[in-house]
Amino acid sequence: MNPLLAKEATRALLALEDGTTFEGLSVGATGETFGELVFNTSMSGYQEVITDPSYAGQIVAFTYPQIGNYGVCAADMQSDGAALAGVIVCDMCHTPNNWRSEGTLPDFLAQRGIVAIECVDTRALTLRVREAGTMRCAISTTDLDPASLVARVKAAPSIAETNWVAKVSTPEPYDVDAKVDLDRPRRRLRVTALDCGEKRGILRGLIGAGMDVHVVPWDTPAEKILATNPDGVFLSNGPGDPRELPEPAACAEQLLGRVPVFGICLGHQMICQAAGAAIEKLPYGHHGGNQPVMNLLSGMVEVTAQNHNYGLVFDSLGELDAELSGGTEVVDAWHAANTHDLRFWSERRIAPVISTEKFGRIRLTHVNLNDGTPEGIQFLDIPAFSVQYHPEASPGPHDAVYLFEAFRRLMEGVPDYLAIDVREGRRF
Ligand SMILES: NC(=O)CC[C@H](N)C(=O)O
Repeated sequence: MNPLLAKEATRALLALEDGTTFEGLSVGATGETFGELVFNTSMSGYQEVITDPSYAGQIVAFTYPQIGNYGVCAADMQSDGAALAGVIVCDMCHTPNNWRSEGTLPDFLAQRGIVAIECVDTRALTLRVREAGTMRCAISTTDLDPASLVARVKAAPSIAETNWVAKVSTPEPYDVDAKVDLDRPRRRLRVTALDCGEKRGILRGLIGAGMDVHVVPWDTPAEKILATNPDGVFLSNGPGDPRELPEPAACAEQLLGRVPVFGICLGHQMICQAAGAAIEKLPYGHHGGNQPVMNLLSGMVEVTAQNHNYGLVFDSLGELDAELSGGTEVVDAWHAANTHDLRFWSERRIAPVISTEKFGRIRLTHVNLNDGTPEGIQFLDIPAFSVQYHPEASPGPHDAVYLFEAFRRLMEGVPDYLAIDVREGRRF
């Protein structure tokens, strides 16, 4: 038996869809919870992860072995509460020590009704998910019978069956004013943001780049958004299966070409679908603050924060345009090689382009170097671009924060708006 389980605490059981179970101790609310299991590799920033609305419907296992050691504080919230379904950790710290700490993570979880389990071998758990892929799971403090809990996990609904975006979006529009930098006075731009579960870090990124943001609910029609007369529209991150969200995708389709558009994560997936692209479910997604992304325009690598289970199938937009993609040799290499192999990207510098009927030419601008999946696109004939990862970090490195400045430049009509050196971007 795990010696840690000798501690005086409520027992909990974690059960996976594939029949694996882990015994542990309760470190949040008692009761039980069902959700989609994902693992997050961030070494710090657990509170930002736990309060990120994009995790609604998911149970997050932290791979970093000790969680909770610097406590929780109001300033780190990414939303009002915690929308995720549950938390799994190896070792939960009950006695945090940090000058910013205002409370402990177990109390925070218990107060918000989040069921959580500790003493789990999160390394074994993560290896399981990497082999078997994302799956449903449950944490229970009431049903400690492995066979029974596994059977109930198997009968639980999949994440795609619920509209999680509708649960986390703002019910009413609201405004956030631009942050004015007295050392760098410049025109304030007006952005309308479609809130599919927007993180506060993103709002901070937008207002920090001098934008007044008018936030509207996820199902606001495009015409209503355009009636707010914005300089640009932002499409936010959000939870759930993007293929089950026709409303925001239709909204994106109507906005593209009529106003400058920028999208992050779910917003990016909406823009891709609006352009006619297929979205696929990744084996176990990308969740963490240490994902390498190559900027195909500059050749620089950004270390980024990511949180997604789905991604763009770039080829599904159409045939590569040989002339714009660097010649037939490059296109042949693209078809012959495995673009999921890091070597493909390190051996050549290309940013392939596909011509689409609806919105003209679309260029692939960013790719994840862990698995070669496409993570950023730029429309060459209309003012729009989007990324699958998180320039706002929250938590994570700030390499990609230049993308908020790029959005500003797009709205200002700068032709090479995306051509910002990552190092220069750090100054914003
Ligand atoms: N952070 C996000 O916006 C996530 C988008 C989507 N729910 C996914 O998992 O891919």
